[in-house]
Amino acid sequence: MDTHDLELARSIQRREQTLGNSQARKGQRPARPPRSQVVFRFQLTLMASRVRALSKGPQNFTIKSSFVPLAYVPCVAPLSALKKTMIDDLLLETHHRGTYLLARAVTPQDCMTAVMAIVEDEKGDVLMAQLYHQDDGRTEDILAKGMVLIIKEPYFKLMSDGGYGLRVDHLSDVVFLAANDERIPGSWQEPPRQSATALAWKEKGNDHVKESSYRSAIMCYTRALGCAPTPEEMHTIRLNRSLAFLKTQEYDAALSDAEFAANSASSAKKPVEKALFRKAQALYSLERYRECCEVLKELRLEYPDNTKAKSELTRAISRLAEQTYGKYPFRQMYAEAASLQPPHLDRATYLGPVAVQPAGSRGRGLFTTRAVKAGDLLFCEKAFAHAFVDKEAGSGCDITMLIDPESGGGTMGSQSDLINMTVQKLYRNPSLLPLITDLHHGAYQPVDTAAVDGQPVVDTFLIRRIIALNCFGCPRSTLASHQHNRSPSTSLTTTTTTSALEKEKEKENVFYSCGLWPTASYINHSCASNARRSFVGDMMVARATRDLPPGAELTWWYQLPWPRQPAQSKSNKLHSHWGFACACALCADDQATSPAALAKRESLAAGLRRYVSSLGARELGNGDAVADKIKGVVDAMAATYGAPASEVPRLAVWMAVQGALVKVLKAGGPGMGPVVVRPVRMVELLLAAFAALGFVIDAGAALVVRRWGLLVDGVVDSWLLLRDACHFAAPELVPAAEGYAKTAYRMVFGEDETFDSVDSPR
Ligand SMILES: C[S@@+](CC[C@H](N)C(=O)[O-])C[C@H]1O[C@@H](n2cnc3c(N)ncnc32)[C@H](O)[C@@H]1O
Repeated sequence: MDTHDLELARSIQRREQTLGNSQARKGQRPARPPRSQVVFRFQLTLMASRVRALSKGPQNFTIKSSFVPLAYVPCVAPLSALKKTMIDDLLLETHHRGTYLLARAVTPQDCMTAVMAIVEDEKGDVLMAQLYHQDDGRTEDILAKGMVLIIKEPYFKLMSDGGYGLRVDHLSDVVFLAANDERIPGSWQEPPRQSATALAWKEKGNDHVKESSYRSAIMCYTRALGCAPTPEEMHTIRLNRSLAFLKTQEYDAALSDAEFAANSASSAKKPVEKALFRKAQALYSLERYRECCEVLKELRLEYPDNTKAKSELTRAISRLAEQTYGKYPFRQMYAEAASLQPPHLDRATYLGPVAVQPAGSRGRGLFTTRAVKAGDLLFCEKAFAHAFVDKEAGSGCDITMLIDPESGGGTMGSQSDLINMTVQKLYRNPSLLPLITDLHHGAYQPVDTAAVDGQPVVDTFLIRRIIALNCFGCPRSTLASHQHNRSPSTSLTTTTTTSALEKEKEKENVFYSCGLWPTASYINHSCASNARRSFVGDMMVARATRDLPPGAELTWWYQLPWPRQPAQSKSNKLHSHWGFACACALCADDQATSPAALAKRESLAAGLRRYVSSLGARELGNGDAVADKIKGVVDAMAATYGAPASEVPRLAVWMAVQGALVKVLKAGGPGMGPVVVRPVRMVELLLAAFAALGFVIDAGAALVVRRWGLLVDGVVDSWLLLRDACHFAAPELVPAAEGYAKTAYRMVFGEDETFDSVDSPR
């Protein structure tokens, strides 16, 4: 812990104490400081945060921390059913159900983990309002000075700095009012517009578009539509509003406006060109590529000179092909992932032979719909949301920390950003809600209202829970992270086999990047997994790691199966975080194995490690003795298992043999020329290592994998080593070994286009 950490920890502790007292004050009506003092203090804080932002160099970062309140549900009552309340009536630590507060911002906004401003009510009383999960990446302010808003069922609470304020966690609990909205009291109204006609509002909307103030533009266009426009005006207003909706990424609404404009074009005597183009853009963004292609084809037919439509059609056809056939240009995707910031690829999701089905006590699971072969593509999914932190750039970025006193934990970094992104995307595109809200959310009880007052209801606490249980940590690309992890002076083989499993751990550090992939979220955990995931940017590639029949449940690792952790242990993350005890063959076998057998296994492995470390030049000169020793340990360790390795993979044996082979190879020199262990013995040991993982391999006149075993990273290198040993020991087996190396590579990295660039261990 450095000084920075200590300061942070102390500040968290102080705030925790403040909040700890909050429940004792529930229901109190606090004495509020005078308005001038509240406003002045806020302005000082605002100035301080602006100075901080200006002085921030590339080498430092800001930790934005915030306490998550106890989960509460969003308001599901229509505004018409709520009664107006005033700041003076608010009670501490209370959700004022059945009421709303009309307020106006009297300061500019400050953006930390929330968008904050001081707001007043009609009596002039003031309070701080904190709006969480708003999109602060917009070009325009969310809560600019003078803006009027309605806060539904206001939650008045003690803030961690000891002050009081209104906290809004659900986007649908706040309604921003357009200027001249009739709900704005007369004293707050702007001077009446000279001509509050549809045309005037439309023009004001157009002005906002020119300034890239799309949210304001949408408000104006919506006002225009309420001013009895002519059919022609209506067409234009909705066409223009569809553009603004595209810019704010509200694609459902953009599509609806563009469709209206397209359908009304002929009666409004207007060309349909722009409407069709915007409709296609909305469909593309909603990943509805087939419909997008249809619209663009229609557009091309009527307007053959529209070159933009031509290029957009080419792009949409490429997405449709990816979506339909699951063929991807992986090399190109690596280049895109390396250069794009964030690495969000313009690629489509392919869902292969998989379907969600009931999985007994595991809830739902993902199952194969037909037989698949080891290495086959199951799906290649684009993230619904992806929060990327550039691990290499490392500094200069802000880190959000959400502390959850309820669970004693919290979320840090990109996972907090992922919550915001997901909430935002769903709020803007309610057609996507079921895709996410159907995901596993443990015991959390969501509201069953999907929309109120024409706005979607997105329960932030539900999304938080869904992300906690379903998000995946990810590198910029699995291949790049693998290459980054290995030392440039050594071959792929020597580094990855040393600690293949440990290296994998580093790749999915949720502190950095993470994402939500809805289909992948249905895959349950098993230590004896039969599928693997890899990443290229925000695309997740899932492949089968063994031959599977139709109707097989797909499983992969939520946590690495090594080192073994007792399935029933409360400290096992599967238990503490996901709420289950793994009942796979490995876990069942662990439980069935006596402590004496486990101790024997460990002492044999430790003995082998000591032996290999102590090898000197003289011993290395007698490769057969070394091979005999390794083989002897394998056999002795095997005797501690009750079930065959094809039923219960023997990870301890695999780790021991791989570790020993790597050390011996290193001792033998960089290549296999001065090989310590004769190739024929090498083949024997590698086959024993494969067998420990549960592989069933025929190695006689031909090399045939009858059954694939547990697919850990090091398997790729073992196949490459086997291939190279076969060069000397059994050249006729080389092509088959190379083929299996390539299949294993495809499982680990998601593709085999780059297989040829792998360093040979020879
Ligand atoms: C990411 S979700 C997986 C899909 C989930 N089964 C569903 O019905 O949506 C994770 C949750 O699935 C369940 N789960 C996953 N693997 C399991 C296993 N091996 N045994 C029991 N439950 C499991 C746990 O409830 C876990 O919190």
